[in-house]
Amino acid sequence: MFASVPVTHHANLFEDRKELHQFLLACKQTLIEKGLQKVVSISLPSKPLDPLAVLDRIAEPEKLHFYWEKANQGEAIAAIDTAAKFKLEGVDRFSQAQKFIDSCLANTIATGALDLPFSGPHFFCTFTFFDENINGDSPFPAATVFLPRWQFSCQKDCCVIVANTVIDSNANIEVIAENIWQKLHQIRLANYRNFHLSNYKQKLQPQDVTDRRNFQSSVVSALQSIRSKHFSKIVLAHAIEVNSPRPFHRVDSLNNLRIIYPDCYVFSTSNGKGQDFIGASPERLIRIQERELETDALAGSAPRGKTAAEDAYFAELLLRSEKERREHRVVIDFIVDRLSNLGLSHQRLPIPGLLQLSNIQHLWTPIRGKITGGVQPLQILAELHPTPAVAGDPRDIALSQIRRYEAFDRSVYAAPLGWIDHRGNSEFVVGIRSALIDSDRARLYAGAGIVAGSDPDKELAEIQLKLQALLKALV
Ligand SMILES: C=C(O[C@@H]1C=C(C(=O)O)C=C[C@H]1O)C(=O)O
Repeated sequence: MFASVPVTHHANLFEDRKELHQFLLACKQTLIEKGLQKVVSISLPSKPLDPLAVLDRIAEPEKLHFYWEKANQGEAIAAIDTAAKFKLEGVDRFSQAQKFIDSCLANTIATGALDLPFSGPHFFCTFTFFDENINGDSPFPAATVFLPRWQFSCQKDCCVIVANTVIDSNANIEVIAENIWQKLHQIRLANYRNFHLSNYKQKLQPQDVTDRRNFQSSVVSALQSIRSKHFSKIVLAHAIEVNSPRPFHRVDSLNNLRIIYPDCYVFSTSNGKGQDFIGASPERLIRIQERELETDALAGSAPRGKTAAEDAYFAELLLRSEKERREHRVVIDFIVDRLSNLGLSHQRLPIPGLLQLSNIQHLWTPIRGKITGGVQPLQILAELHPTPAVAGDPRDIALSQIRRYEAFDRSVYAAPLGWIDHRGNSEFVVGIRSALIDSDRARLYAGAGIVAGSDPDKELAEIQLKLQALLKALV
């Protein structure tokens, strides 16, 4: 499936300065002979480290980073600075991004401990919701893919450092080897921080980006279109903004998110211009591990109860609700249909289960399949995004109506973000329960699925609940 990456074995490259230097020199020599440019990717096991602490110490605002953590699986990755990057505006972005990854891998020499979790070259990807930024006001391009200069990961107790560097016949190996060495030294001194849950002393005062009555009247208007069979489902979003007396602290906010939502994917991605998109998403778009594909239908929501009895009551109502089940069903049918388009077979349980988060619960149907016929991760993403969990049905009509109803740009909200490795393993989530942070300003987004039977007040209440998820973690 993937262009095979040449692999060599060197155990001590991060332990022995001389060996690192010799290895890079040998790489350069082969390149001079062949007149090429190559990425050299070195993976080695590390002492226990906290990737969030490393992000805190070494990420710089004007450089790209990507952070990813699933606390209940003991998994975290921090990707910092770029060895190679690709940005694209406009349509065709998924296939162009996949081409970039394939050609980069075809020019990569991978070495070191390549059999550990998260070892070897990984590409980190951030897409916007729409493939075209019509108003030109999105802080992120339609597609950003990068191979980081540094990658720090842990899966349970197994921690790995990956250093990626570009070498060509003009490369100054002395300087490259010295830089890698210095950075490793810096990280060894700063791989841990005593984090604690922090909260905002002053209560943040959110402002609606657009009047919330607009949201309710959009729901009423959408319900009319649903009645006249123009479409059957649309997901409408609302955004709020908060100003803080001091710049928001990205890493402390992420630490809060990983503590409060251990069963969500906590993420942060930067645009390299000082703006970050952070969140704690419950919605997995794809996971591919050794050609096994998992995707989730997640739609239909209810609050959590304050007592066990109230919680069970809300769960029961959600599971039995014909309207919520219909809203959920649209997502399943869409995903199944799209997987079939790619020739991928699938399995799923006949009735939805529940995904219970700390403040909200959702109807949830995991769908599994097998990757066959050379289908690549971004091909699957191109088929699936956006699902009716964040757009609607039929998709094209829902998308044009979202543009009409929502007076703000979704940018990266509700769009795919995740990673792809050199073996074709991959994981992407949908960027919901999220906020765009720009120094002391944060814009938070949340949406709700509208189908026949939706009540504008209840949909607004659901959105407020979803917005709270992030608001309470921001510091
Ligand atoms: C669109 C969002 O969430 C989506 C909408 C849901 C719903 O309407 O029930 C549930 C989960 C998500 O698929 C969001 O959180 O912003």
